Amino acid sequence: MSNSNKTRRGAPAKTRAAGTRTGAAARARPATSQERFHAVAATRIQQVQEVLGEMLQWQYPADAVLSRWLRAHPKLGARDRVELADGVFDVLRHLRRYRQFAESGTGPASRRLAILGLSTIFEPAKLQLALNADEQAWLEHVRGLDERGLAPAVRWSLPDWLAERLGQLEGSEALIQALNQPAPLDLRVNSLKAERDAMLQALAEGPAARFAPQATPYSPWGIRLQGRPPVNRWPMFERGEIEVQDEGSQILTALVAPKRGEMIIDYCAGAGGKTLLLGAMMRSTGRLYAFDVSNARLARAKPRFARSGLSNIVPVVIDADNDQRVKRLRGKAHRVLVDAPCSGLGTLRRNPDLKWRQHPGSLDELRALQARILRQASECVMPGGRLVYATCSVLPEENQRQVEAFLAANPDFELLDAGEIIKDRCKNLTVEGPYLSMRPDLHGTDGFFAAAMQRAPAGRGA
Ligand SMILES: C[S@@+](CC[C@H](N)C(=O)[O-])C[C@H]1O[C@@H](n2cnc3c(N)ncnc32)[C@H](O)[C@@H]1O
Repeated sequence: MSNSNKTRRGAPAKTRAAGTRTGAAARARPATSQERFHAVAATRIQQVQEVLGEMLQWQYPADAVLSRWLRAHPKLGARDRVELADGVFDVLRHLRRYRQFAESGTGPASRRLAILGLSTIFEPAKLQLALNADEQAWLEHVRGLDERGLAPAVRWSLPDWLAERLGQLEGSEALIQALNQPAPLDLRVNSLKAERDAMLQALAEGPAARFAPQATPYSPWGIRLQGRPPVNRWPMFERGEIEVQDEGSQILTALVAPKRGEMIIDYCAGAGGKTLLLGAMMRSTGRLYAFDVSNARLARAKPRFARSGLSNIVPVVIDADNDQRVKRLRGKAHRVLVDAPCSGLGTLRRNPDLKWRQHPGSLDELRALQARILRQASECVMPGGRLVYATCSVLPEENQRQVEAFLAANPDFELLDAGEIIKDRCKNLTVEGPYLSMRPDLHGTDGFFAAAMQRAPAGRGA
């Protein structure tokens, strides 16, 4: 139940009056907990319905819609925000299935979607207080349905094209189920400023203890938290000692394995998540170029760079084609990371809207862009240097197929064994085959792919 009086005060009059007492009687004695919960649940249903109304237009990413909505409602308490976010994201995760369930019943289907989303958060008896008799009967009916009778794409809540592609992957059922779960939050300890064990202890002994901090199983820098901790308000975050980064992302960055004093290019640096780890692995020595075509994304990276204490990062906004600074670095970089723009389907736990916002056409465009960026970035790698291609997708056409096509067209590059490169750093991780492939069902991380390639040393070009 919400603990925000402000929200309750802000609840629509209809909601407040829907309890058992009104007017002078209500002022005479404090509301019972039942009445309070009724008001909170009724308000929350309306809020989820309202936010979904914007999200389901698919014009903007769901997290952007939610942030904007929350900024416009500054009086909501922390717990209200969490309930609202959990409710709308649950609907996005299970949208196709919920839409099928919402076909029955009376009144607006969007209200029934909101009820289904919140039914995973509120206790049934409490949620029921805010439902009319028809809705109660409908929810009871839905709860009794045998989901095994649903078509796989409906049961998995995926669009047909994606159900077909994911369904072809090994262990697809487990993968899809894992992608449909909410994710924990992974932190990376900035080894330039702190040590993981000490940070774990500090978290476990402070207010963060309620988020059950644990060391991540594979990454030596990772800490996993449960729930939705407000990490960006914590002092250790403000001091640059921790950053938010999924363990899978940490591990793929480790594949670059930069050394002190080298010249490294993070070719698609975006908001700098991987740049920060690369810089820390270089102990702030050498030169680390953070390239991106998006000024806005690099601008978001800059405060993170400042907090981190790294002094070796050079952020550069590049042109998508024929960039002069890129040309000047041809054949000069020891290592280049291409964290390519991708469908993001490996991050469905956090971004469930992506399965509804992507489509086969957008995937074709992304594949062409990935191939182009990989070719351009590869030109910066020095003879004997390393190129790492990575995505947060689980689809082979964005991953293995891209690498195979690149290697076929560029015989001066050869594939390295990812497992060999990271076995010392990620001791518990077994990587089978030359590629790194992280999955939520197998590793508890988001879905990531990475391939490490080496350019032939000088004089041995193909
Ligand atoms: C997957 S995101 C990068 C995420 C980032 N590496 C991180 O860890 O936070 C891909 C990035 O590629 C950038 N991008 C798109 N086209 C590009 C191009 N032609 N050259 C370089 N970067 C590009 C996008 O702006 C986006 O920031």
